Amino acid sequence: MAVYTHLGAEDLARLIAQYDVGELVSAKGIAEGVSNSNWLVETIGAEGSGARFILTLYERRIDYADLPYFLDLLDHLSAKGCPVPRTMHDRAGASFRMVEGKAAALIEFLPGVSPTRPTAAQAHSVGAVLARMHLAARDFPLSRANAMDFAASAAILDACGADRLASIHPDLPAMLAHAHSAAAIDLSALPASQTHTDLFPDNVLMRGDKVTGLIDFYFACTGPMVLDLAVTHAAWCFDAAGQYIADCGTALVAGYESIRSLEPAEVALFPAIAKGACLRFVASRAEDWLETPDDALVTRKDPMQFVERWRFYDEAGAGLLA
Ligand SMILES: Nc1ncnc2c1ncn2[C@@H]1O[C@H](COP(=O)(O)OP(=O)(O)OP(=O)(O)O)[C@@H](O)[C@H]1O
Ligand SMILES: N[C@@H](CCO)C(=O)O
Repeated sequence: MAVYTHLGAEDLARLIAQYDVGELVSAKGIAEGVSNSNWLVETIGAEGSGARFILTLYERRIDYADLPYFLDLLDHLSAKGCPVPRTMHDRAGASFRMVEGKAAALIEFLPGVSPTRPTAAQAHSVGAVLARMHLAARDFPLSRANAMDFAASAAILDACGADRLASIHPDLPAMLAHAHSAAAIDLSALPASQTHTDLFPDNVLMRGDKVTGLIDFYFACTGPMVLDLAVTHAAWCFDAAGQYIADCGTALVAGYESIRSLEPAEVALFPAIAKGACLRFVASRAEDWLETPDDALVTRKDPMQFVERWRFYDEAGAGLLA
């Protein structure tokens, strides 16, 4: 379920008429995603050519003051040839409009499907596209702080509290101290750019081994590029049983370094940053777990999955990128 707001046919047609994208033909609610309401919109131009778009109504967790950063970043990256969707601007030039009291954006539809069991070749392509994105974003004029940085993860876990964490799993409270250790890592000297920070396979569209789209930039922020690589590594390189897939990990980093070489400081800090990245998902998943009622329609994501990945990086240490 990811259509929280009902928009009638007339509302949709009125909205689409504000853009120079032709006439509304159909709008179908998209089931995937949990944060926002999304529709696949089809239009037809005066000359009979069809076009497809994603209409997103921002429902929660997004501060509207951040929308210019997210949407302008898509346009910046797309203009530089990165596979990200462009934002359609309305006839007045605005990248988002208010509908039913909520912000709405019309975004280019990109082809492709998200891999469920990524291969090494796909991981290589994603690594290369991530590095291209980092280089293309370095002259982006806006910036945004990471609201889910390591200090925020520690604060979220603190707010959950050891007892409630233990109610999810007895091994979770031990992660509190590790989150505070991660928060103490100094990332300030690492090379920075605009980063995605949530590049899970479900946020990448692919055709075979080719990346056709990076989507869902709503955690994007200014920060260390190696953190983005570490998040992607933790999200892509483990199988359903939690086993590390070494050839995916090697391919992801090799793909990244085919475009941008990691600096020695980034290599040295990679295992510690990967552990911090795991704790970011432990924290958000634990918080969601405690806040989501047992009978909710939304499937809760298991924080322990990222505790197990944290343990992998802890054991692998410096050997991982050697
Ligand atoms: N630009 C796009 N082109 C094609 N399909 C897209 C595009 N953007 C989103 N989608 C489709 O819509 C689905 C939901 O999008 P998205 O993941 O951004 O939703 P969300 O509710 O914001 O996400 P989440 O719950 O992951 O935070 C995606 O899984 C994908 O199938
Ligand atoms: N991709 C995240 C959800 C968004 O933060 C997760 O799998 O926990």
